[in-house]
Amino acid sequence: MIKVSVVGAKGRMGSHVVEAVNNAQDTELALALDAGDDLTQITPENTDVVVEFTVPSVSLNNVLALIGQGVDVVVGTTGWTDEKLAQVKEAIAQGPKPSTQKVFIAPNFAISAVLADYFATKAAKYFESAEVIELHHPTKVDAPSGTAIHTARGIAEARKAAGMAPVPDATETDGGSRGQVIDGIHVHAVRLRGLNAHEEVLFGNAGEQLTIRADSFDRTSFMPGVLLAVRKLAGDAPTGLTVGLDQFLDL
Ligand SMILES: NC(=O)C1=CN([C@@H]2O[C@H](COP(=O)(O)OP(=O)(O)OC[C@H]3O[C@@H](n4cnc5c(N)ncnc54)[C@H](O)[C@@H]3O)[C@@H](O)[C@H]2O)C=CC1
Ligand SMILES: O=C(O)C1=N[C@H](C(=O)O)C[C@H](O)C1
Repeated sequence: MIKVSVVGAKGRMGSHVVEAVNNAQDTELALALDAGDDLTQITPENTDVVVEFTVPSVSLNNVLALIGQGVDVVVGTTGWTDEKLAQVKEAIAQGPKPSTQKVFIAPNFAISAVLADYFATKAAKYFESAEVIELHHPTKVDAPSGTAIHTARGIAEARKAAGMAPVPDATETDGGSRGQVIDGIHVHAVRLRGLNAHEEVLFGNAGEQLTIRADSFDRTSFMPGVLLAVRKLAGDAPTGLTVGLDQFLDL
């Protein structure tokens, strides 16, 4: 049995993870902690893998603390910048088990979103224009979504590798309507009661459009991906920091 502790266990995602861990045949719940609880309760003796779903403002500190305690971590919380990822790598190098430590961070655990992201990177070099629209529940604290940032960066990288010019855009005045620009790609965020987690990637050429859309209607959609990551970390996942569920899929 893989012993799993959950940090952020009372949250929307954390509570689903607790249920998924309790229901899977090969995992058992060790500790379920939330804000105010002492993370030092989590040790390599009681926990094989920690799953962390909290808030962007605290996740880095939690992950650094857990690395210091010598436990492997699956992170679903958003807000990861290159600087924060560098801090995680440094903490692994300076931590108690630099050669065996595993940390996995995924902006999205839903197969539909991971595939949409992947297909977008493949389509990117064939289209002059590209924009990303993400749509979420109005209780989400961050915008744009971690997934949309990841998608935009992937498209930008593919365009750069293909030597493409910037996306065409004659906008001269913008009061914010054109969204946030991430590596040259415009990203728009919608917050609407009734929605859960959705993303559309729009690609355009003269006379044609490709739309790639992923919809997570329910948080159960994230659980197979979370359990896959837990099993990979308890098994043959590479040591060090790995980012993105695509790394564990045969894409
Ligand atoms: N990677 C993925 O597939 C997904 C990622 N997310 C991300 O996961 C994060 C959490 O989302 P939700 O569960 O909807 O948020 P939420 O607000 O429902 O839950 C966050 C939980 O973290 C707890 N928390 C806050 N500070 C803490 C601390 N210092 N230590 C321990 N627990 C603490 C809160 O009390 C709360 O229970 C967000 O960043 C969200 O964007 C959400 C859905 C899917
Ligand atoms: O807060 C959410 O709900 C979600 N957050 C993640 C993100 O910001 O990309 C993943 C998914 O979109 C749901």
